[in-house]
Amino acid sequence: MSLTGKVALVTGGAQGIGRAVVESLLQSSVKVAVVDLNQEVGCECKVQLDTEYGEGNCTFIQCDITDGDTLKDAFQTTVDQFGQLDIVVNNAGINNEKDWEKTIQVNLTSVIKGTYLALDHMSKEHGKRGGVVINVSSMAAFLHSPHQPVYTATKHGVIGFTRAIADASSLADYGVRINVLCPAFVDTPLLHSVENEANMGKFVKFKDDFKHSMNKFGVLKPPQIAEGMMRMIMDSSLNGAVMKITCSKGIHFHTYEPLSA
Ligand SMILES: NC(=O)C1=CN([C@@H]2O[C@H](COP(=O)(O)OP(=O)(O)OC[C@H]3O[C@@H](n4cnc5c(N)ncnc54)[C@H](O)[C@@H]3O)[C@@H](O)[C@H]2O)C=CC1
Ligand SMILES: CCCCCC(=O)/C=C/[C@H]1[C@H](O)CC(=O)[C@@H]1CCCCCCC(=O)O
Repeated sequence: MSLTGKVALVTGGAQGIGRAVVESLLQSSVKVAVVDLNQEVGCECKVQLDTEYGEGNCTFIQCDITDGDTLKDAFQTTVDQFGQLDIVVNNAGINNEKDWEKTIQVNLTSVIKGTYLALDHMSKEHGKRGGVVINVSSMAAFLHSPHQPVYTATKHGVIGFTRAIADASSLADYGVRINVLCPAFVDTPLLHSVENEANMGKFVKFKDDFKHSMNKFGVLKPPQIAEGMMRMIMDSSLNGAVMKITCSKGIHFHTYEPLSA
């Protein structure tokens, strides 16, 4: 897939993994809508990106992705501003075992909504030209964690949903590839949330185990995740693929038994 002239929307794009992905897309001459809850960080990010990549190549849209109408408006604003939509990265996520229902809303429900909105704007079923969606899960979906039961459940859910809708896209010829990316630990503000009772609730007592796990497995940097993301976006053979990124094995793919149904 050539990226020249394409338009992307990245949720949670103002910092961390999303920000690194936004920068990689801009480096490939993609126009990018940065969709994020955090107004202050989003505005700072926009100023820095304009300075680095030139004005008119990105926009910041303040949006709580758990509000369905606001998320729908963010997609429409992107299309109104840049004329089309080709790439959607459902990346925004939180780690909150205390408010675990919010964690489900952000990490799973909003990823589903973001995927369906992407299909509304890109599927051949709606007379559009096709495109690609990448949903962000986690290695927590494979190595379940006693510190994060609900976070872990949401990341399993993202993989199951993505693989199923990818098959639907293929069967019904939507022209949209839908893939999922599973990083191990990454050095972002989210990682520090494991220290906070406000995030972890009663599981905060396991924070030393969590740190031990980080020391054992290592911590990746956001540009390493952006590299995997760009591969998934550009490789037109990938649909329903589950990419893992770890310190020990780098970028690689999970393999499954062939479909039995
Ligand atoms: N950092 C890590 O170790 C890993 C992170 N991940 C996943 O990667 C994704 C990105 O995480 P990080 O960059 O680490 O986190 P981060 O906390 O650094 O960045 C997340 C961004 O999402 C935004 N966001 C949060 N809730 C939102 C909402 N309701 N509406 C709109 N924006 C919202 C935040 O404002 C923030 O800018 C998440 O889905 C996370 O679960 C997966 C594996 C490891
Ligand atoms: C606060 C959010 C942190 C999010 C990081 C994340 O998604 C964590 C996943 C870990 C889970 O809590 C239990 C784990 O073991 C996951 C990380 C595993 C990394 C494995 C690397 C294996 C390898 O190098 O082969």
